[in-house]
Amino acid sequence: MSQVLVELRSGVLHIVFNRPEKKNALTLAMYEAANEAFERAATDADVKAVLIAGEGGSFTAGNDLQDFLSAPPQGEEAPVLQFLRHLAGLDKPLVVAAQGFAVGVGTTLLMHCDLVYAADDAQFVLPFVHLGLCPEAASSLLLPQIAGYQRAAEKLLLGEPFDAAEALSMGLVNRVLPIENLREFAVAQAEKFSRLPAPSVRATKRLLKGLGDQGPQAVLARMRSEEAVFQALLGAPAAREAMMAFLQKRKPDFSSIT
Ligand SMILES: C/C=C/C(=O)SCCNC(=O)CCNC(=O)[C@H](O)C(C)(C)COP(=O)(O)OP(=O)(O)OC[C@H]1O[C@@H](n2cnc3c(N)ncnc32)[C@H](O)[C@@H]1OP(=O)(O)O
Repeated sequence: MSQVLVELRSGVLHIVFNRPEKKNALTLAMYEAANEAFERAATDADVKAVLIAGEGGSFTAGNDLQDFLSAPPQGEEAPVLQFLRHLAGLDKPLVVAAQGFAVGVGTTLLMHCDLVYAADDAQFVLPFVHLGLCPEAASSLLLPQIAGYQRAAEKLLLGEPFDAAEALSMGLVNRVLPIENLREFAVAQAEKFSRLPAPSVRATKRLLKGLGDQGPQAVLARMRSEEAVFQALLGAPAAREAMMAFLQKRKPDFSSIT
């Protein structure tokens, strides 16, 4: 079974992470599959909106940490970076249904989406500092815009989990639903776009986001600045220790890192 399920239904392209035994942690192959789906979404007139969801109890545990160690993203063509550019550049509505854990890019991707629905059990985490890393997906720009500087700083500097109610109060999600209603509600919201005039929907989103050819320039510029720092930190001792510790199921030891 594919680890990213892609299906066009009633004008909505469903992109569903399907690796529940690993909490839907995203591998290179999964980003590549999602990127193909985004290319279809951008060019296929039958796609009126995109729904992003996860199978099982979690939305996604973020980037696969084994992949970060063995195949760190390098250059603009890296699948994860292409994935982030698709999120920033698509001029059709992006709708999300997030339950359980939404870690790292599982939370930062929400900042690019238009309608974000969360289950009442959702837990959001921006653990970059704990991983020896820094923010990505232009979250260092977008989270202060969404939530205000102090709240963004608390979430990005301390990296502690926050729940659906807090995400709602921060403006990161549109609505919190009981888990059993989440997917059905999000799909119904996404399908509304099939009944609206597509040029008007796209024009409205382009205006809301300030979209150019590839995406909003300030967002793309921030992604590039973050990527340079992120890639340097990913090769440094703190990140390697944090990720090895996670995979070896032990606490990290940063005592020798100055
Ligand atoms: C550009 C993008 C950047 C980013 O996204 S940075 C963020 C990267 N992600 C993380 O740091 C999250 C790491 N995962 C966790 O912290 C925990 O997991 C959770 C809090 C999400 C869930 O905890 P629990 O419910 O105790 O589950 P479990 O036993 O830790 O995970 C179940 C299986 O899934 C694997 N797994 C979970 N997340 C990842 C990951 N991100 N990369 C690789 N594997 C992951 C585990 O190792 C384990 O596997 P096994 O059953 O074989 O022991």
